[in-house]
Amino acid sequence: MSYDVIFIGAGPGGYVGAIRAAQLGLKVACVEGRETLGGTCLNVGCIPSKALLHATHQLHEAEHNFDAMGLTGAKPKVDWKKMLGYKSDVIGQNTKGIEFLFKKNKVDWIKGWAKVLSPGRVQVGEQTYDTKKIVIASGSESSPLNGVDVDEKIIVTSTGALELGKIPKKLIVIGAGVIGLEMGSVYARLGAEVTVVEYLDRIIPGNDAEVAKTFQRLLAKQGLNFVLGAAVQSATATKTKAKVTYKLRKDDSEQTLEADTVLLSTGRRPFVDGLGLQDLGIEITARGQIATDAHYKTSVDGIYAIGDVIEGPMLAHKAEDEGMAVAEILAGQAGHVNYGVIPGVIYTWPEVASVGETEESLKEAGRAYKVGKFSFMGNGRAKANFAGDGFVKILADKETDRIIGAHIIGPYAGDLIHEICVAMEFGAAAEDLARTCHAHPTYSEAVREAALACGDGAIHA
Ligand SMILES: Cc1cc2nc3c(=O)[nH]c(=O)nc-3n(C[C@H](O)[C@H](O)[C@H](O)COP(=O)(O)OP(=O)(O)OC[C@H]3O[C@@H](n4cnc5c(N)ncnc54)[C@H](O)[C@@H]3O)c2cc1C
Ligand SMILES: NC(=O)c1ccc[n+]([C@@H]2O[C@H](COP(=O)([O-])OP(=O)(O)OC[C@H]3O[C@@H](n4cnc5c(N)ncnc54)[C@H](O)[C@@H]3O)[C@@H](O)[C@H]2O)c1
Repeated sequence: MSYDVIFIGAGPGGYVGAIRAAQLGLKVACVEGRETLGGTCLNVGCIPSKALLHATHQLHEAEHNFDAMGLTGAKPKVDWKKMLGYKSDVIGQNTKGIEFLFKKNKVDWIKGWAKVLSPGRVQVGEQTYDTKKIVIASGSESSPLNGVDVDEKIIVTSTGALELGKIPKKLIVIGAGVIGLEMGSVYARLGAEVTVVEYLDRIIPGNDAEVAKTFQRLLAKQGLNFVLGAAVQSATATKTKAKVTYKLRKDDSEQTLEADTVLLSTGRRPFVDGLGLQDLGIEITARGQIATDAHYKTSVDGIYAIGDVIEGPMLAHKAEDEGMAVAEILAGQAGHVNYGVIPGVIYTWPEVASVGETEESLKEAGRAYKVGKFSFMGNGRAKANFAGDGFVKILADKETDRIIGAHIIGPYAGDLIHEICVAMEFGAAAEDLARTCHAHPTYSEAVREAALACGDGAIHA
């Protein structure tokens, strides 16, 4: 069998690239070793974590806000098995959806683990396939941490945390990044005592510092405990319990914590096992990523790479955009990703969303900027919905008023960020956003008010 292009990996990078390449008239196959399509994101990442976040947010609403609205009655009970069943059902619907899309677009799914024999030849099991081009989209895996023995039962990565046998009484989360805070929120809402141990003196590094501070305060109010400036030395498990040892960086003192479950969430690393990249001489960066040029070409002609396995943020939509771009490039078009406008979202409550520059990055670059900020407390819809915590912050160039970054902590921040992304993509000024009529009463009005605050001032502040 011979193809124009074979994608290796059917995550958001590979499956989206395969569909786009087929739409552009290429003969396409996608190799996937898992039993189901969709990669990390659909099987053990974005989708299952959002299902658990959704279910437990509903529980939080019922426990904390229903009574105030006159909705009284027995508190909902958690049927953990059923909640996991709902999560599995959501995964199934999504992965089956990709199977349907492959059939619809005539993408062949080659089941099994691929090895690249040479540019133009891919081996899967006993079978060898010829192809003009190869795109590696093999994704990432949880990074190990020295001294932490993951067994996926008591000491778990995100994969085990999405599938725990029972809700832990005590959970220790190592790393206050995206996975740690999303999964930490899930279990805190389910009643676990959650302690997050973070190496740095702040949470969600890389995000706007003011947002991070507000976020930590709000999570603490929801019951999450934070130990910052703490380097984890080890995590060990007995049959039913785990012990975490860490050193406080300020005085080097050694401390220990005990829990029923420990979540290791200190980052992910590219996954390239079994692909045979070393034999091919494909260049790998110091961080273990496949090195590519601006057109996703590796150091070996005819072999390309996209998604988590190359540099850049490890996000599903970044992988998808690269999938579309590489397909367009292979079809002779000018595929392109604007890395300056890739939003990042944390799906807790409130949500945290960001795009573009931060105040910290602008200060470091010595670029003059304006800040327009608006609190959700001044937004009527947010107040009605118990969602007044948080704010929208828009950063605009001091001279030109062009929007160069935005940071939102608040209700549906992950959806609100996109009008700012579109504005940035079109090179808009804060005034353009401020002069755009926004429906009342919506959360989006807070975005407009922040844009107004970049000029003559917000109305409801
Ligand atoms: C718990 C969790 C939650 C997340 N939530 C979000 C979120 O809300 N939003 C977001 O944007 N991102 C999220 N992410 C990150 C997101 O999942 C990744 O950025 C995204 O999946 C990367 O896509 P990819 O196609 O590069 O790789 P992957 O999704 O990792 O897919 C790679 C696929 O390649 C297959 N593969 C590897 N090697 C071979 C081989 N040799 N042969 C055949 N198949 C192979 C693997 O089995 C895998 O299915 C989350 C991640 C985790 C772990
Ligand atoms: N909503 C989303 O978009 C989403 C959700 C989940 C995962 N993801 C992606 O998955 C990737 C991995 O997520 P993650 O949360 O594992 O990583 P992360 O990089 O987001 O956070 C890791 C955290 O662990 C800390 N850390 C590192 N070593 C430590 C140590 N020894 N002791 C204590 N703390 C330590 C880091 O300082 C950092 O705060 C991210 O790149 C993210 O983009 C995205």
